[in-house]
Amino acid sequence: MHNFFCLVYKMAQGPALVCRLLASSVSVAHKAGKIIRDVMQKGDLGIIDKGENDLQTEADRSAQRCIVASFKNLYPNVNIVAEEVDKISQNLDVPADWLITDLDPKILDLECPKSLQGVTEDQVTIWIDPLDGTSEFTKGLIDHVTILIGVCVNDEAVAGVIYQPFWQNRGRALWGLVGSGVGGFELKEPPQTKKVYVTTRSHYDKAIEKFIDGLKPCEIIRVGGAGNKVLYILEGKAHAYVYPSAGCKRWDTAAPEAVLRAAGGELTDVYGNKYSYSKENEKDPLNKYGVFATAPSYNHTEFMKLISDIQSKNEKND
Ligand SMILES: Nc1ncnc2c1ncn2[C@@H]1O[C@H](COP(=O)(O)O)[C@@H](OP(=O)(O)O)[C@H]1O
Ligand SMILES: [Mg+2]
Ligand SMILES: [Mg+2]
Ligand SMILES: [Mg+2]
Repeated sequence: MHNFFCLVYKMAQGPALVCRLLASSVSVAHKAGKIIRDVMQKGDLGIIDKGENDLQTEADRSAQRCIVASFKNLYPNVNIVAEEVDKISQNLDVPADWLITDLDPKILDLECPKSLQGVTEDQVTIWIDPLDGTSEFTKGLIDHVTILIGVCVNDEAVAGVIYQPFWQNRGRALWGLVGSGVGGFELKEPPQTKKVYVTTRSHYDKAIEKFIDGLKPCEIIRVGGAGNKVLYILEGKAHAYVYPSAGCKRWDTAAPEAVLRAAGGELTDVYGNKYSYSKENEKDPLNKYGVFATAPSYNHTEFMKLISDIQSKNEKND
């Protein structure tokens, strides 16, 4: 009887906030993906270098405006942190059809894990990377590009969407909800016969090369984007994502971490510690101690021990 009243109460309340946020993320990502494809098709990318090897394009700016305006409209009390901080990207006066109010029905149907059912807007921070893999985007390597929307509760990344705008020319959303599962793609295990590591394409240097060589992989794949590299793990093309350098920010890892963790994998810094995704990190969003992510079947603790041994060896030799 008690369960019956719980069910009636839940139905009266509607889907939990975290599920609504994930459903919005999927719907908004579809629109932002269309905006990115349109910019590419027009061909005028409007490239700006924000620093050193840190590009931004019209697609980054417009996709962010669409995503942030849509979330602010539907969830006014949720904290939102997005990568682009210039005036144009922050202009939320967007065309009416950029304000997405749809909620993906498949996600709304999910059973929200018990621990997330009572979450309120003030506990949530959404970390947004409107276009991950900008360097590759400007070079026409469009398969590397993703849109990342990570839903975080207090410190933790609990749900996320990795959206590939150029997948089969129409785009697809890969999502995860920790404690519930993943969807939008087929989760695959990496090969058992050889170790494959995936790392940066555009921020590679001698120190990273030396570090990865120390891991003695059978194969190193260099591709753009944090979202794309986590997809390599999720689709069984790599055992781990290794980035032993500062450079990625919380918006690069929030969504990938949530999707990977929902699948049973792990993403941490070089010491095996989780990054915090609370809104306080907006002031200093840098993932200072690198990014290390592992496939569900690859023991993260053991991998981090291997990493620690390599670091000690490198320090001794320096
Ligand atoms: N040294 C660095 N300087 C600036 N950004 C860096 C960086 N290293 C990683 N990043 C950011 O982390 C993301 C993944 O990088 P990479 O492809 O090199 O692995 C990219 O996100 P954006 O494309 O959204 O800017 C990139 O800008
Ligand atoms: Mg960028
Ligand atoms: Mg990025
Ligand atoms: Mg970006």
